[in-house]
Amino acid sequence: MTALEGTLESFLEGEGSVSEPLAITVTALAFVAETLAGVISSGPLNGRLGEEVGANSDGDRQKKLDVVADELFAKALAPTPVRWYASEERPTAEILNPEGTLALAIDPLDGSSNIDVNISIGTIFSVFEAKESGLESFHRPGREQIAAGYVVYGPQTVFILATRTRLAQFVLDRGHFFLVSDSLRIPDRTTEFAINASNYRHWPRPIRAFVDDCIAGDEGPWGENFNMRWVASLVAETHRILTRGGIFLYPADARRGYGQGRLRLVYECAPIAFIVERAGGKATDGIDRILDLTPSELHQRTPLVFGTAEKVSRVRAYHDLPESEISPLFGKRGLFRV
Ligand SMILES: O=P(O)(O)OC[C@H]1O[C@](O)(COP(=O)(O)O)[C@@H](O)[C@@H]1O
Ligand SMILES: [Mg+2]
Ligand SMILES: [Mg+2]
Repeated sequence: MTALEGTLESFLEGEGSVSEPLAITVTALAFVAETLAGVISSGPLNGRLGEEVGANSDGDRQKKLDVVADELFAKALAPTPVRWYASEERPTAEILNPEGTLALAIDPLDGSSNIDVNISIGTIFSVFEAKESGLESFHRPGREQIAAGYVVYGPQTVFILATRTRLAQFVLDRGHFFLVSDSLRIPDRTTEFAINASNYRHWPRPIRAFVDDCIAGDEGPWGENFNMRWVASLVAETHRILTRGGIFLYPADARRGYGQGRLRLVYECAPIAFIVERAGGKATDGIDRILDLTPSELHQRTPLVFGTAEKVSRVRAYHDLPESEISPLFGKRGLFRV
């Protein structure tokens, strides 16, 4: 046990921490997270969790665990103050508790391509005060969230909870989530980037130029060597960046259907941005702040760049460079050279 004492329950009860409706909701989310951690850890002993069982309204293939997780969350949240439930796995927002005061958007199972290969996967959630309709409740900028969080089902099951004033990390042990940190801060100086490099040829020029300069290391304009990671689970990348810094990019690209990248604004990018900003980092679509974007569709996608503030600002700077500076033939990034 670390010097920090207490469980998620005692954190939620702590004076002034979170409102009662939010505390009840987070307790239900944690209950399902614990159940899912058990299901996931027994892997094939629970049947083929990565088996394809259909497609969601957005055209993404659904795995068995995507559907199981969505159903467990919807069931556990039904008696809580959650009025509106919006899930990656459902076409529209649905009413759970008509008397409820909250609206919850969720990616029940993030990193689905990793289910069968025993690599970290997770859950991402976002909470707003409910409005009259599902549409009004979720079609609003992410800066209006009252809480957000994620779970990583990995070597440790980790629960991250961000409220307007706090950011806390809990680890599951013997049926309880124990507080292990309440001062997470993304390190300011880091040299690790994460991007799916197989899409290099499809990226816009500013993104290619940024990655070229990371790879050029101490021979490039920034004069610093970089390391690279790609887990293909947004939760795991977020947790690594929260712990040791770095930058994550899922840009728009030229493949069909990727004109706004791959990740969804409401239940992936906005909650991750809320958490990242709470930890002193930045999250943008490459140019603009994620938390200022207003979705016009529940399953809307957006490019996502987040992590150490200075590196995220650097990506923005590449978008402002003149064409001659980012040209693959002539660009020397003379404006940046140290
Ligand atoms: O396979 P790609 O294109 O690298 O995409 C990986 C990304 O897709 C995701 O798996 C999308 O999330 P879902 O698994 O919830 O659909 C992210 O977790 C991850 O960052
Ligand atoms: Mg996801
Ligand atoms: Mg998912």
